[in-house]
Amino acid sequence: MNTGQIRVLVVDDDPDDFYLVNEMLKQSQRKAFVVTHCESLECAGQVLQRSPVDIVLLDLGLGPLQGIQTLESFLSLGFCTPVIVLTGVHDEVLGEQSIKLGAEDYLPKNEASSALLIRAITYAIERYALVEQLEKRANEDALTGLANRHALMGQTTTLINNLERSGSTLAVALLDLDDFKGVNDRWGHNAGDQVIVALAHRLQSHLRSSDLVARIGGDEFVWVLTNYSSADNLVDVIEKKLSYLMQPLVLEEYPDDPKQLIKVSLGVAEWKPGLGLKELLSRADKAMYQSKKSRNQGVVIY
Ligand SMILES: Nc1nc2c(ncn2[C@@H]2O[C@H](COP(=O)(O)OP(=O)(O)OP(=O)(O)O)[C@@H](O)[C@H]2O)c(=O)[nH]1
Repeated sequence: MNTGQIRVLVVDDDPDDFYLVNEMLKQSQRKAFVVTHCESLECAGQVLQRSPVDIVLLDLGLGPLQGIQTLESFLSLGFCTPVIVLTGVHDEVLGEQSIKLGAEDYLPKNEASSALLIRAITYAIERYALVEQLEKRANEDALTGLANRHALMGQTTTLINNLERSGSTLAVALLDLDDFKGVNDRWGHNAGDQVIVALAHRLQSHLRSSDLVARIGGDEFVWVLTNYSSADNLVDVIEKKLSYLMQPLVLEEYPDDPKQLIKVSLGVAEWKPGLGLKELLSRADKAMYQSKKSRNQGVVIY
């Protein structure tokens, strides 16, 4: 949140109500509110596209849009902004529905005072930021910042569901570091961490926007490749990446002495209609173990 100014978008088709809200917010001693007004969701979408705000105050009666449908329509615009429903209708059921859908608060207009509104806005913004932070942590691997297993499952399942319609291509590559225990033992745990972070960065660089990379275990990573043209093209892309991944690494402790510390075994499974992520991962795992057994750091396709 911008601590100096709080940017508020009021979406309300009654200009008098907007005037009242604006007057209430002007009474704040501590915060400066910059208030913008829209009379429709269309206008709100355009304003939010141009410049984000810290909070939206949404009336539930906007012309033909009435009740919970108004909130649903606003949320379906997909903007990451906290919303307080500020409405003329005092209805407990509607209030609960609004919170369940994702609104931060539900305030009947006739109960709103300057102090209450300012407090509701301030707390809603803080709460929203906190939940965003927790969500990020729940989906992120702390050491590398990559998606974790939980995030991988969710995002890849969405990709696979879309594939059933688009008929595009997808493959799952499972990578496991070779002799990583030896790296820790010989060079120390800090060096091991640097290896993992470097591998994560290398995996992420030059990635297609629809591809995904995740760390799913200590030394295990998954790369979801999408939209490749053929199986040959898939192997080409992976082999190129593999030689980049295994380039020597400069450890903090040995700035002038790059070391060959990244060796990986890699197994791949291609998506076919009807296959889910669990099955793909299990196939990629089998291929990866074959790659590990052969010890030639090559790509094995299931
Ligand atoms: N430095 C560091 N080490 C980790 C981390 N997570 C797991 N490890 C270590 O990674 C090692 C993985 O050991 P193994 O599963 O035997 O794997 P490996 O030594 O690569 O053996 P192979 O896979 O058979 O080649 C263990 O020693 C773990 O302690 C981490 O975040 N940082």
